[in-house]
Amino acid sequence: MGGEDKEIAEERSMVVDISLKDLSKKLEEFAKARDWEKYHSPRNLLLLCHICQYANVDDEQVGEVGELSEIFQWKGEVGRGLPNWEESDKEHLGEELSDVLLYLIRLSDICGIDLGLAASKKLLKNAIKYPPTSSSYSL
Ligand SMILES: Nc1ccn([C@H]2C[C@H](O)[C@@H](COP(=O)(O)OP(=O)(O)OP(=O)(O)O)O2)c(=O)n1
Repeated sequence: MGGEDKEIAEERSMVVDISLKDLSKKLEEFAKARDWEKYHSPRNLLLLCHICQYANVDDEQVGEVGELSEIFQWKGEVGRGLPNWEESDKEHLGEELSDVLLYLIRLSDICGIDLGLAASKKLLKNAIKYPPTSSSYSL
C-alpha cells in the first residue's frame, strides 16, 4: 500500500471522538508529508481561514469562513437541526465547519497556543463573568 493510500486508510479507521491535540498532530503530519510547512505561516493560515483573497479580478477566492457563510446565504433564518435541508447540504456544511476548525487549530499550533487549554480557560472566564443565576445582565 502506497504512502497516500495508507494515510487515507488510517483516516477512515480513525475514532470519531478525537482531541484537539490529536487533530493538531494530524495537521502537522499532513503538512510535513506534502512539504507544505513553508506555507503554514500564521499570516497565511489566517488568510486561508477567513479573508476573501483577490489574486486578480478573474480569480476570486473566498476564505473558509466565506465558504461557510455562502452555505447560509439566501436561506433566511434556519431552524435548529436544519430541518428540510438535504443530507448533501448538511455534509457540505460539516466540511466547511471542519475547514475553519482545522485552520484555527493549525494557526494556534504554529503560534504556540494550546487551543484546548485556552478555550477551557476562556469558558471558565465566561462562567465567572456571566453567573448562571444572574438575570441582571443582558446580552
Ligand atoms: N495549504 C493548505 C491547503 C489545504 N489544507 C487543508 C486544510 C483544509 O481542511 C483543506 C482546505 O482545502 P481546499 O483549499 O482545497 O478547500 P476546500 O476543501 O474548501 O475546497 P474548495 O475551496 O474547492 O471548496 O485542506 C492545508 O492544510 N494547507
